Amino acid sequence: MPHRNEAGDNIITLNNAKIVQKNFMVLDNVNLHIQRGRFCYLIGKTGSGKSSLLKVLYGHLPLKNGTGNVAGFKLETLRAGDIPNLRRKLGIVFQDFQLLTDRDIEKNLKFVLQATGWDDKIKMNDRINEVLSSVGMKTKKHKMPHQLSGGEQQRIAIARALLNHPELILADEPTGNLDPETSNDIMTLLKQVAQENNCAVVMATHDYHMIQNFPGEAIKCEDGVVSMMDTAELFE
Ligand SMILES: Nc1ncnc2c1ncn2[C@@H]1O[C@H](COP(=O)(O)OP(=O)(O)OP(=O)(O)O)[C@@H](O)[C@H]1O
Repeated sequence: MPHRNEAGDNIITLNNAKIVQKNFMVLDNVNLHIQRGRFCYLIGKTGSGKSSLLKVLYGHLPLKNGTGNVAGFKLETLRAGDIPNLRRKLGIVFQDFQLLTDRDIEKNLKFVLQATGWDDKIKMNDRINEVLSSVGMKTKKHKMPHQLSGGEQQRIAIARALLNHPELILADEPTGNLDPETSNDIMTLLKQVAQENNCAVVMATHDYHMIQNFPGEAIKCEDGVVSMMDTAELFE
């Protein structure tokens, strides 16, 4: 059940959280408060815990110790049956796009809508057209994923993330497979759609060029500890 009042204006709250992979402690005593509508990077060296932190936020890893709240869902009491409801409030974007390769773009998007409870064909069609327009991909509706470039596939993945009007987009290295120019396009798009949809974004990245082009605030994972910083500090 959502517990929005306890979370207040925050889309993400973690208090004294422990993030564990198998029996290995990845991050300890995590305290994190991200306000609704904010754009925030997630940075740190390889293996520092960025993906693990994102996995806790989307309910793929359980929260060990402490308390947490994402989009109104309490993480410490999250049950398997709550996870689809939490995911409906989230858009998740991965480095490798994760489109279904055996069907066209329209069917990829329809698959997600049907899996999340939509059944009205006209409404589904309208929503698919809306999200494809918002990422500039309406003309690609009947293409197969392999007929699209990496940047175009990531645009489709962002459109897919928007389908259920998410309050938060979690993006794990969304530009990791793209060239610098395409990365900038994707970043511009992500910021634009987040603003248009009043949606917060947490984006894990290693790409310091992009951070320099689009400065902002960052969650930093280092030596098992999480802290907030301004990305300007990276370039002092
Ligand atoms: N499934 C797993 N089982 C056991 N340990 C894991 C598992 N996944 C990750 N780890 C360990 O947890 C730590 C954090 O990994 P994680 O993938 O969260 O780091 P990351 O910061 O996202 O790294 P990268 O930038 O390389 O993606 C690493 O030491 C990793 O070896």
